[in-house]
Amino acid sequence: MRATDLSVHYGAKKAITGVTIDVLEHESLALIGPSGCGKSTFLRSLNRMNDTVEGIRVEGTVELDGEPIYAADVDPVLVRRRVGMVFQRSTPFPKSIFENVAYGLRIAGQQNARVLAESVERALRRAALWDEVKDRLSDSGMGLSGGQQQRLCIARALAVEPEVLLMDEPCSALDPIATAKVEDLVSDLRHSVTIVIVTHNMQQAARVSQKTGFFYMGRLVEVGDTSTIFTRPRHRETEDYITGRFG
Ligand SMILES: Nc1ncnc2c1ncn2[C@@H]1O[C@H](COP(=O)(O)OP(=O)(O)OP(=O)(O)O)[C@@H](O)[C@H]1O
Repeated sequence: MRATDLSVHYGAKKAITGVTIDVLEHESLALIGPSGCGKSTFLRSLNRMNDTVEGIRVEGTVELDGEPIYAADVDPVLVRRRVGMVFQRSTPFPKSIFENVAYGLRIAGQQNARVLAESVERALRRAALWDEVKDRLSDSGMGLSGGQQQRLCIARALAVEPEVLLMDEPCSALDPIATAKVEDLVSDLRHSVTIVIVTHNMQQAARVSQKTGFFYMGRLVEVGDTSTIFTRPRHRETEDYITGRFG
């Protein structure tokens, strides 16, 4: 994906300004920065999740495989199928584990029981949850632990085979063991799906990403190889942030 000179306003308030960044296939990009600097706004601009916010204005372009996703003739529902999203709090539906994962496929019109069963198994395997739930697929998704629920939401996002997966602080409500499982998962998944992950946790960014972008006051200050950003940042603000001087 590529964002070029992207700015987002909420009414009169400018949340991000002139963000230009490339997200490369098979790489995880971590977005870090202090609270309110625009990370989530930028993330939600990558799959038009912001469209429903009243008074929002998006300027600049976002391309997916070279196609502008904000073009007038583009259906945002199809964009969201290609660019999936996982949120801070896991949000399983009050349905069975199976139906939670099958949901997006059914919405897309898939009715074939065998195809659904294969797709659900594949998504649960990719989300490293299959072995824990394979014997209780018809139980409610709400009965899983917090970490399992988050992996269920990841499976649900993966079931429609998105090209990109956006993750907005996916571990912030999880304990350290559940967090480690999701981090391992992100590290594995990037080989098959491009990942953009917002995190407050710099160790997490260092563990799961190949590239890191630092946002500050609505601007992308710098983006580069994760190891470089954390050891030799080019900008003073980045250095101050990663060394804990603010944020
Ligand atoms: N729906 C909205 N309406 C109005 N202003 C908003 C809305 N969402 C975010 N903002 C504002 O836009 C700015 C950027 O917010 P955003 O949530 O993108 O930052 P963030 O870096 O993700 O913060 P955090 O790490 O705390 O989640 C903030 O000043 C915020 O108050």
